[in-house]
Amino acid sequence: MNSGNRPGSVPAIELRGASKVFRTPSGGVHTAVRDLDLTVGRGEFVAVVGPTGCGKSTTLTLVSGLEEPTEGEVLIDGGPVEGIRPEVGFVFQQDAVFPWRTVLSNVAAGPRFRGVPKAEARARARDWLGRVGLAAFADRYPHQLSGGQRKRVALAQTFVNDPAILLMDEPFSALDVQTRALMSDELLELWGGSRGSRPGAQAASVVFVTHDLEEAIALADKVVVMTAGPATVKEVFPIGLPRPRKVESVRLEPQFIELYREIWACLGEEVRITRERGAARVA
Ligand SMILES: Nc1ncnc2c1ncn2[C@@H]1O[C@H](COP(=O)(O)OP(=O)(O)OP(=O)(O)O)[C@@H](O)[C@H]1O
Repeated sequence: MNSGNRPGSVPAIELRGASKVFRTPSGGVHTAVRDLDLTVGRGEFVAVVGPTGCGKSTTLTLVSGLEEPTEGEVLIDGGPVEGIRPEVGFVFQQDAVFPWRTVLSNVAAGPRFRGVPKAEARARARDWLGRVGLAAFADRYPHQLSGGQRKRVALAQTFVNDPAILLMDEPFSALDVQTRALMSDELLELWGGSRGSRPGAQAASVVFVTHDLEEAIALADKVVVMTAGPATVKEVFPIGLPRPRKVESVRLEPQFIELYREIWACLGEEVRITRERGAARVA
């Protein structure tokens, strides 16, 4: 699946020495991300883990084009990111649905905004609703769905636009444990089949932010561990587990357990630093 970074090939996403400094309401400055180097190969699935508040979402915001780096470079396909690009898809923790529209209309909305004629947009939406197991729910409204079903709508809404790049910020964290495992499997299947109609078709290049190290290892080709804030890359762990994977069985494999132990040793230290800082602030 993953072509990684073949010599001479341009990575899908690259951050070079990227820093982001925010002005705070009290007139001070806050460095959320500092001197960050990160490469995502074409068709590669990268999971980013780090302590709470370290700057993971800010990193995604830089890649999305919603924010510009204060220093350094953020490149997509070798060119600087300037604003939001149509080939980038997002899935967040919160649902991004129009509550007054049916499920079908919600999924068709992306292609419609991109100028696809109505009949074709609806046909594509039906196809993706079928792939996420919601064909029978096309005429429902979002409030008539369960949390897991709404998340499937979010995936259909994203994949229907055939994204070359997929940015996911804790997309499954609001779900119960079992639904979460199911959704991870479904995501891997959709991603594997997401080659769409793009030229040189390949699976989407994914950056997946999560607090859950098991989820990160089960899904990704590589896991990036961030430091306590301001975020920079502490270490990158390649995940050589064979694909296709099923999250509930892969996590029982000895190789998985060894990776978990190794990555947790690296991440746990940053979590401890973050906790101690919090305690020092309270004291
Ligand atoms: N627009 C902003 N203005 C000022 N500070 C900000 C802004 N956005 C984020 N920050 C700060 O930057 C730091 C990093 O935030 P960010 O949301 O990127 O962390 P995170 O790692 O995604 O957190 P979590 O794991 O809790 O979701 C935090 O201290 C946050 O308060």
